[in-house]
Amino acid sequence: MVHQALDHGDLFSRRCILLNGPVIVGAGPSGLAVGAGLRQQGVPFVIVDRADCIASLWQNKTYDRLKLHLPKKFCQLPFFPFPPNYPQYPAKYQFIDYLESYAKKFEINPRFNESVQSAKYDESCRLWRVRTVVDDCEVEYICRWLVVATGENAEKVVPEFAGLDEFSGHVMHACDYRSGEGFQGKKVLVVGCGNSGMEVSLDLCQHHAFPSMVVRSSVHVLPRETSGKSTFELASSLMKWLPVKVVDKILLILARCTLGNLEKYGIKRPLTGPIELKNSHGKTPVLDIGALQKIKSGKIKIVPGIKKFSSGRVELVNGENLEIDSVILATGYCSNVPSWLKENDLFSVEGMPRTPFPGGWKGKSGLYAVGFTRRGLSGASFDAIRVAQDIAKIWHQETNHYVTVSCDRRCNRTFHN
Ligand SMILES: Cc1cc2nc3c(=O)[nH]c(=O)nc-3n(C[C@H](O)[C@H](O)[C@H](O)COP(=O)(O)OP(=O)(O)OC[C@H]3O[C@@H](n4cnc5c(N)ncnc54)[C@H](O)[C@@H]3O)c2cc1C
Ligand SMILES: NC(=O)C1=CN([C@@H]2O[C@H](COP(=O)(O)OP(=O)(O)OC[C@H]3O[C@@H](n4cnc5c(N)ncnc54)[C@H](OP(=O)(O)O)[C@@H]3O)[C@@H](O)[C@H]2O)C=CC1
Ligand SMILES: O=C(O)C(=O)Cc1c[nH]c2ccccc12
Repeated sequence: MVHQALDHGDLFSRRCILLNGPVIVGAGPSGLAVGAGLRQQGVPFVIVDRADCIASLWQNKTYDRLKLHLPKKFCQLPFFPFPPNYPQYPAKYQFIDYLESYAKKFEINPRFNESVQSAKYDESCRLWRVRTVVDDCEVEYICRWLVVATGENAEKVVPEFAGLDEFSGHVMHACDYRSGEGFQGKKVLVVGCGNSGMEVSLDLCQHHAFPSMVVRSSVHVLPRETSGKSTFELASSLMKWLPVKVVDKILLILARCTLGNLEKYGIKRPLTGPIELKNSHGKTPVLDIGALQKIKSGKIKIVPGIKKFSSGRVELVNGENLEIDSVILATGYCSNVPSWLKENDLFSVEGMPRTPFPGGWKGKSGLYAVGFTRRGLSGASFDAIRVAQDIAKIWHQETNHYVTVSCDRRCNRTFHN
């Protein structure tokens, strides 16, 4: 049940909404999965998203050729499998279609274009105050539970580079790259060699551009599959029986046998193994879908770190100068939680849970985190099931005693002092 009061007196109207259920921030896969769990258990909720659609990371910030790089069984959300005719690695549009059906099936209707500005626990009334802005209107939700589902990839990382202001060509982040169309014949510097850098470079090759990819430190490259079997699936099976260090050793032997020694192409491996590094630092190994072959054939040139840019060129740390037309920053993403959540118990200053997986999903005072496990969509589903169950349990215990209070400007003042 929702009680709300509208104030038309100010330049910006202000609404105060008291909820008999949680606010979920973010309508990506994590927020939708929590919504589904709550819907099944009859708990009312509100989902807000700053974007104008569900799964905005997938709809608005990814390139056309993107496919899920883990097999579909690791990427489906709880209670609703992918359609049986989906391929092993669904394309982005198929994943988006699936998420749209998911939202429809569980009657999830997020409030779009509504960005959360701040969320703070009010000790005096023991409720969360979640402030959002939608159009010219400020809204304050007052609720018992707050679910953070804004993702590990909420904001693009744009590092500073000396001289980049003087660079005359086009500079974009990988989140704004759609395809290599328009880059034909161009010399493009791709900064970063994670999955984005690799796949953007591959796409540029396929559109007859000339990419150089910056590898400033090291990266694990694994085959996406060996003998028709997914490397990720193999790793997941082995993890049930063996310690992570042993699984990593097996993966590295496998990678060496199938891909060869990559050092001669300028690609060093980190000292820590691929799964251990993913779990501890969130650094995802590259699951190769063809970039490596282009690297081996010289179509993608590997270059070391950047020293500085100047008009039409880049100087690298080894002193080499490259003429370039464009720069694509495949430099990754980060959480935005610290910018709006006034809390420092569950989340670190980097906006990730302080407690490692499988902890980290539950904080104090009705605060929850979903989708910050560094384990992709399967980690998000794991969290979502727990969070929905936990909230539903308390909601059902307490809801009979819940006293709904009519909320207006007076209640605003009462809560604020
Ligand atoms: C290019 C790319 C490919 C990937 N491929 C895979 C894959 O194949 N398999 C896999 O398991 N994982 C993959 N991932 C990891 C990815 O994090 C998950 O797929 C998934 O999108 C995580 O879902 P989420 O809901 O936690 O976060 P997101 O999908 O990022 O959704 C978060 C939502 O929160 C909203 N939001 C953020 N801040 C605010 C705010 N202040 N107020 C209101 N709304 C806000 C955003 O608009 C967004 O819609 C990929 C990531 C990227 C970047
Ligand atoms: N098909 C799929 O499913 C895809 C999945 N993804 C996922 O999206 C997430 C984000 O991936 P991605 O966008 O590749 O980001 P990542 O964080 O994985 O990689 C960022 C890259 O940028 C480099 N970098 C950062 N700053 C600088 C700098 N100043 N100079 C030079 N290099 C720099 C990093 O190098 P260093 O390591 O030295 O810091 C690293 O190589 C990952 O989880 C990934 O798996 C992405 C694309 C496709
Ligand atoms: O693509 C991503 O960002 C993911 O998080 C998926 C993922 C989770 N665990 C992994 C281990 C190896 C490669 C990808 C992943």
